[in-house]
Amino acid sequence: MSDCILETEGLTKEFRGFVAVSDVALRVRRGSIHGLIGPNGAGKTTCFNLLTKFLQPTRGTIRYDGRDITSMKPAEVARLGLVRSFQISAVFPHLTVLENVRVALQRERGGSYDFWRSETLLRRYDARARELLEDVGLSAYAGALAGSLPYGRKRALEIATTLALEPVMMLLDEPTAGMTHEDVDRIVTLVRRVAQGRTVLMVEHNLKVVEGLCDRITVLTRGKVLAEGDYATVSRNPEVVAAYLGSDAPAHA
Ligand SMILES: Nc1ncnc2c1ncn2[C@@H]1O[C@H](COP(=O)(O)OP(=O)(O)OP(=O)(O)O)[C@@H](O)[C@H]1O
Repeated sequence: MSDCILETEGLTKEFRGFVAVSDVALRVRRGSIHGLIGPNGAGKTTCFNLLTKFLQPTRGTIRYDGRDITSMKPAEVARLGLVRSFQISAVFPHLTVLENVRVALQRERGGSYDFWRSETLLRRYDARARELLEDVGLSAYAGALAGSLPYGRKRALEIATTLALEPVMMLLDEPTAGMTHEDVDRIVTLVRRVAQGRTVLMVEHNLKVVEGLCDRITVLTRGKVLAEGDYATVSRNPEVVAAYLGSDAPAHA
């Protein structure tokens, strides 16, 4: 088994001649929490969408767990355990928190969406759903309508519905975006917990979060990899400092 669970070679995405991601060679170590950072417009989201197969690359390859997944569909890579959080924007607001996780579990097991017809069947998923809610600190909210949850708790619910898919590797897109300090701390603890026994790749703007969570960081700027290493190394890199200072992103620093 290779040390690397996800690797890209020459990954490139052009939009009508504009190169948003350029020749990126990414190596994500198995079992690590890997951060993808960079100033506004650096290509993080595009890169993320390429890795999760929401975008098809113009050139280059993506290998996951020894397989070439470059031309696979998002659902196929999800079945291989490479799961993007928040891809199930199906946090159904009018269902309870528990019901949301049950639906995700049912989906994972290939069930139909006729969940309202089969209350008995769904009860089987209850135990596992409650475990997942416990994992993300939402047990007390099990009976609440998902739509009524505060924002930070909704993100925790999204992580629970992602965990229902039994990911080997989780891809998180700005898990702390738009959160209060208190919610940020809670999500950091949660990501650390759910990362145990898994690999996590996250795009994150909040550098404090990156510093606290990530074992390894790739810095993108203008679509290219500018630096790679642990936080101490990349944050001292003069080119990285210049890229951040040169951007309109002091809020990210
Ligand atoms: N569908 C698209 N069509 C054309 N240009 C695009 C498209 N998507 C992204 N871009 C361009 O590619 C570049 C990289 O964008 P991307 O959203 O990946 O950056 P980012 O690092 O995620 O930025 P931010 O931190 O602001 O979210 C930007 O210049 C953006 O305008």
